[in-house]
Amino acid sequence: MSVVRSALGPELPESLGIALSGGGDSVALLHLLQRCLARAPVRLFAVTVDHGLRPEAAQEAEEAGRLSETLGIPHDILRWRGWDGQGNLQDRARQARYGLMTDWARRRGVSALALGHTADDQAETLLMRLGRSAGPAGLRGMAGQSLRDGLLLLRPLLGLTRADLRAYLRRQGLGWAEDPSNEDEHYTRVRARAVLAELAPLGITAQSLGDVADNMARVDQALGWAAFQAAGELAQIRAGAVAFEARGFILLPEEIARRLIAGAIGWIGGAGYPPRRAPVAQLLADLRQGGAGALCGCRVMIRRGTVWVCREYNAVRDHRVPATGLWDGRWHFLGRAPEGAEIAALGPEGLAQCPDRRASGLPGAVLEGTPALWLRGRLIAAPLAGMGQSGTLRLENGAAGFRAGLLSH
Ligand SMILES: Nc1ncnc2c1ncn2[C@@H]1O[C@H](COP(=O)(O)OP(=O)(O)OP(=O)(O)O)[C@@H](O)[C@H]1O
Repeated sequence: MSVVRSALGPELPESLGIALSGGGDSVALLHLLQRCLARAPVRLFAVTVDHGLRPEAAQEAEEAGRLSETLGIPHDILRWRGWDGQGNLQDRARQARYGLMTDWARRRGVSALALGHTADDQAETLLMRLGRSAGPAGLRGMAGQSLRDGLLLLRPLLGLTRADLRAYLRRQGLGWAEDPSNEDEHYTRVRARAVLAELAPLGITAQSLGDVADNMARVDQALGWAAFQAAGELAQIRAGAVAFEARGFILLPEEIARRLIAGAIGWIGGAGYPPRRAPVAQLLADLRQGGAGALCGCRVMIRRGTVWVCREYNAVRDHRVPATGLWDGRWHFLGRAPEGAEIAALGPEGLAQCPDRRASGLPGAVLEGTPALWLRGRLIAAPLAGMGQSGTLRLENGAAGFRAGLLSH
């Protein structure tokens, strides 16, 4: 029990949600949390998502509810009926589950949600990621604590194996539901489980892979910190683009340079997750030979002693919003705009109408992907290119946002 309590950290939330699938791991989680928080000022709430994918699912959700209520923990069932046969079922069900549970947490006033992932889940995750040639960020595995859409996710069982939990449940005389998909060899996770059992003679176990994940988490955090420091020394935010001083940038260790480029692309493109490792490494290799490239709607290039990562004009060419709107998810126009004016990319056509643009010191390729004010197809202001007096452009989440995104959590 002390493993579970210490995994929750020193500060407990006032209200804690428990994601209860009805399977052995989360039933043990419910029971363990109820016992170790019995005297703590924490209100517990449990939730089960019925995906409607198996005939027994509704009944299992009801049973999970009964168990929860015998322990005095209020329980809700959320139903998902969104499966339309498109895409990967496991993935779609998982996304839907997190979405439903996040909305539920908001309604219930729950700020943290405990999940029943175990040391075995962590080990299987690592094995699967080895198959995808992961680096330290992938091999750090699932975090004990992470934020997702404003909800704190806690995984207090990562230090315990499935076998530990089954033994605990038997000692307590508790029953649980077995999900038949846990035996279905179609799923990579199920195959990873079988392979893990075979690796034991080499000393590769849930425990050793869990230690690897912890080591990698520390490495990843240190690399994130180094990238954060390097950005402080070499990066400037200019017209919403990231400009790195090229001489210093070229001398950086490759992994730090890769993180800076990936971080800049993630920040400018607003995807919410970083681009994949291999294409960024390729881009970097091209850059080192004086080349340029584009990835995830961003351009990367060297111009007169500066490495630029900026919005690619083609990615925003057709994007337009009213002058009062948010352009490209991050730009506001501040000032007077005539009725019917719109924000759209400056583009080559607009740039040709900005005679003073050289004073900005910004390359044309950077300016083309920046916002400007248009009225019925006519350029009326391009503040970043020194054209027009009617207002300024404000970037949401400026330099601090870019640098903070480089730190690994
Ligand atoms: N239907 C569900 N209702 C509520 N919680 C669930 C449900 N399914 C899974 N969970 C929660 O998620 C934990 C992990 O479950 P599982 O390993 O099946 O997830 P997964 O499909 O691998 O996805 P992920 O690991 O990304 O959450 C469970 O222990 C439980 O806390």
